[in-house]
Amino acid sequence: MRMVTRTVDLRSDTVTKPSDAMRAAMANADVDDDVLGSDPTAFRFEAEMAKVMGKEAAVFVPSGTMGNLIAVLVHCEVRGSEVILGDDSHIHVYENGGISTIGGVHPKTIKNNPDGTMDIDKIEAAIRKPNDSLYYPTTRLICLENTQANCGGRCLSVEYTNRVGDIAKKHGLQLHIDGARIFNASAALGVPVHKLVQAADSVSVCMSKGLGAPAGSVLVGSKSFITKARRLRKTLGGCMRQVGVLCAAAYVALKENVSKLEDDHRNAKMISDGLSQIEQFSIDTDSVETNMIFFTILDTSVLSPNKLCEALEERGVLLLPASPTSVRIVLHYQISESDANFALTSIKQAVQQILTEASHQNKEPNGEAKHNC
Ligand SMILES: Cc1ncc(COP(=O)(O)O)c(C=O)c1O
Ligand SMILES: C[C@@H](O)[C@H](N)C(=O)O
Repeated sequence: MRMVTRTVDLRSDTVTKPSDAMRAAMANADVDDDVLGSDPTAFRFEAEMAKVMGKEAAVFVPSGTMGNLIAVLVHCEVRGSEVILGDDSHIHVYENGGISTIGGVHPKTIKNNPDGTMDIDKIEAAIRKPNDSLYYPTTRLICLENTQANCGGRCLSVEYTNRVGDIAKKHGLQLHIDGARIFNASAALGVPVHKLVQAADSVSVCMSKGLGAPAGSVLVGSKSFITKARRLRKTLGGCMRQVGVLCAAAYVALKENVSKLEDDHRNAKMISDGLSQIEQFSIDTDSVETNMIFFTILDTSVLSPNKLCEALEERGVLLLPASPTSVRIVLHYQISESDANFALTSIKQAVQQILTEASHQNKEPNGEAKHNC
């Protein structure tokens, strides 16, 4: 068993620890009961986020999952509603089916393309109207995800988003964006976040991912939307009393970490270029646009995602399998360039270790190749 003297955690951008500045802000936050009235720090942070995102109002929520759930439930408040969303979207795959189990909303999935988009003609063809057959639910919402995590942190362009927004308007639908990593998309595309989400009626923004806050997300939208969202947040148990403690950290994250996202993207590119040199892996380096990398282990290899992740954990590098044949790497601002280089070197060493062990297992004690009779 190796002595681990250094840990590089690439499991997700949700693993960051609060910075000293965040901890100081939390300790000194001006707080009050946000249920009985308004926590002053939450009030200030929500106003700032609404301004940054170009929307009328904002509400702080405990998680991105709750932000998405509230958005869908507000937009689809009529029974028999249907939402069009990606078959590989976080809302559909990783949120326990909450829109259905809690909100009674029916999901209509459209296949996510490798670039994170859904074909616009397929979106339009999937829309079901109130006067359609009695058999059908009624479409009331389209959900996009930017960046699209399971497609590799791919960015949706402002042009694509606006085209989907036009379709929504044409058919009297609302548009929600799961913007867990919208700031990553903004940094990668060089487009201000308010422009990226201009067509959206609501956006859920994670402060706890690449921006590095310890917890929380922000839902932004119109004043009437946020009024309904606040009430649903209470219904779901998401109201928090002196929530300014969390908003203070999120405020520091907003002010200090947006500019660091490009470093994460650069580190991701560097690692993906290095992985492309490893013959047991298959990776599309052009698809690495932000802080996420997915690579496939060739089925001809003796390697497996679990074996590789276990060997790397012994070296202090933490990754997560993404599927039975692929592995995911996520960069964040607490991974330095040196950490990224250490991780890449460790991956190469772990691959070599597994290959060497496999070849020894296939050899007789005298070094002759074993014959599987
Ligand atoms: C794209 C995306 N949306 C939403 C979420 C949910 O955020 P949370 O973990 O805060 O519930 C995540 C990850 O957690 C995510 O990757
Ligand atoms: C798994 C998912 O919920 C989380 N947002 C992540 O990307 O790590």
